[in-house]
Amino acid sequence: MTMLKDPSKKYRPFTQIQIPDRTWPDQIIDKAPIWLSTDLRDGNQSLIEPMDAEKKMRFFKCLVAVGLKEIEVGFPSASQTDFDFVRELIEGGHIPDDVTIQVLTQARDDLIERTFESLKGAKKAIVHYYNACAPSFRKIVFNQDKTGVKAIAVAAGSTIKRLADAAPETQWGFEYSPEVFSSTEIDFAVEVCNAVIGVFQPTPANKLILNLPATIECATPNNYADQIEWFGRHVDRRDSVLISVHTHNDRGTGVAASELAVMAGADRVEGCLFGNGERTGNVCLVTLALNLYTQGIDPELDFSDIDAVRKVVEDCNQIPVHPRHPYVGDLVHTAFSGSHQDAIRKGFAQQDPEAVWEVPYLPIDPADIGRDYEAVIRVNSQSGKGGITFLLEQEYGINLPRRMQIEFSQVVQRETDRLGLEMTASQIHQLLESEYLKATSPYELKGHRLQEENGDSSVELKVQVDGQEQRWNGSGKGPLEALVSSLPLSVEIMDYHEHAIGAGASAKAASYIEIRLDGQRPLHGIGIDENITTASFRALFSALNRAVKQAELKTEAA
Ligand SMILES: CC(=O)SCCNC(=O)CCNC(=O)[C@H](O)C(C)(C)COP(=O)(O)OP(=O)(O)OC[C@H]1O[C@@H](n2cnc3c(N)ncnc32)[C@H](O)[C@@H]1OP(=O)(O)O
Ligand SMILES: CC(C)C(=O)C(=O)O
Ligand SMILES: [Mg+2]
Repeated sequence: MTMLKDPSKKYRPFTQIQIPDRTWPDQIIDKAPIWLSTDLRDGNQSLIEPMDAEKKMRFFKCLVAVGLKEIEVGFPSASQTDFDFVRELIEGGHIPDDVTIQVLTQARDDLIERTFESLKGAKKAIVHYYNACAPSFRKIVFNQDKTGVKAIAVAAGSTIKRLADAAPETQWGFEYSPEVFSSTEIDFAVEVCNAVIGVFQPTPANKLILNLPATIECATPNNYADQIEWFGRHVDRRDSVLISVHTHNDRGTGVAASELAVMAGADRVEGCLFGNGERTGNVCLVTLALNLYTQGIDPELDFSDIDAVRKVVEDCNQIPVHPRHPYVGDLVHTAFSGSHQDAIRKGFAQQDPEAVWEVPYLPIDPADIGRDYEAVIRVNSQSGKGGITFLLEQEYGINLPRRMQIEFSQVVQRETDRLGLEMTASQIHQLLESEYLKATSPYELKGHRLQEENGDSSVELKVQVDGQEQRWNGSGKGPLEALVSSLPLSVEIMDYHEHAIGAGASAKAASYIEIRLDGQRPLHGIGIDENITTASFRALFSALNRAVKQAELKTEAA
């Protein structure tokens, strides 16, 4: 094979249709479309190992629980597994009255007959048939001209109509797909569909579904929307037809294509949960539904326990959901980066549970889809004080004062840089302990006696210094001043905060002190204790020991 000089010349651009008075860009989606899940058909046909009967049933029940009312359950003429599954659904009474099953067949009489056999006794069913209409498929697959390809659609439609008329105990619905619609000349697609309408004679009360697939996504989504709007304007008996869209994701814009198509007049959307399907997948129904939800529109599908749905889908498809998949991925509600964490923490603090959701960087409240807030903030070397503060608040009830947040975040930053790894809330807490709460050298406070009289305090401290116990005494206006006066070093208190951790009998006090030792850079200390005075004394010793260590390091470095 000789290589082209410019390999991109191997491909041709998509031909746009002319529709200068298009109206879809101004439309707003204000209600859910009719949804059809094709997980058990288009999804299933793309799996390395198609589902067995048990998996199909588990998936079917999950789809029913989510609220799908139309479910394509298989291609019964393709395999015994699919045929038997349809029989089991019908004979086992597994189809709720408000759910309609749909099955797919090629436009071939033998396959259509087998399809009808599989549906015997169904209360309701949609028979979906297809044949490709695009130029390359006419030439390559069918070796037929337009007339020939249209005749395939009409002949198969007639067979379907005849077999349905012969089984009036079932309430039939019909769906026709001009496969590869988006690559088909638009006037020819309409011509074929109008011929199919001629066969089924739909009415407003008994509509025909015309499903217009982007079988292989081939252009930007605005082109698909143009095609859908054009089709809706030119198809016969628009009031007796449901326009359905079925997008694949070859260019990565399946969701956008479906949404713009609904703006352009589509009534119905076919897709798969979490975007399984041929090649890059069918459009993801979960994303579409939750996109509506986050616009304040009821999607009429229930993803309030999204992880339970995901588990069923992953087990049945044997394909993991990507950690960045919209709404459901493991990482999609997680912020690692500092400025995001800061905004999220402030957002949570200000969010009123009854008000419109406004937490920055979180397009959905994770709780609405059954997620907790645990994973919302995770800390690594990209994180700042906001995230660290959030985790200590959420997990340990520790509210670091602002200047201390800045100081401690530098400690955490050094550690995450050193490790090159994420730090959990527990690891951050351990670091806080080792850096502040266990800063007991060279001066370890072993006990104190405090006396207070008319606003004057005097204190006697038992302090261990280099293994030797010493007694220090001091007095002043209040316990802290008394303590400072007892110290053998010159210490200035810059800032002080305290708060309770927990409530009731088990509540503790947390104290934070910022000191300056002998004119050095100020440093913080923390003390936690049942007794508020003890907590503040511990905080001062924590700060003092850290400051002494800092001074030693400075001297060594000099
Ligand atoms: C875009 C989509 O997802 S379409 C759905 C695709 N899904 C599947 O194919 C899964 C199930 N399919 C199968 O198991 C098999 O293809 C079967 C059982 C349906 C048919 O198998 P086979 O009879 O062996 O035929 P095969 O699959 O090779 O199809 C090729 C023949 O069908 C014809 N054909 C293909 N699609 C269609 C169609 N929609 N309508 C009519 N004829 C068609 C081809 O022109 C070809 O005919 P030829 O043999 O005269 O050249
Ligand atoms: C059978 C049709 C609807 C299909 O799956 C497609 O064209 O992608
Ligand atoms: Mg498909």
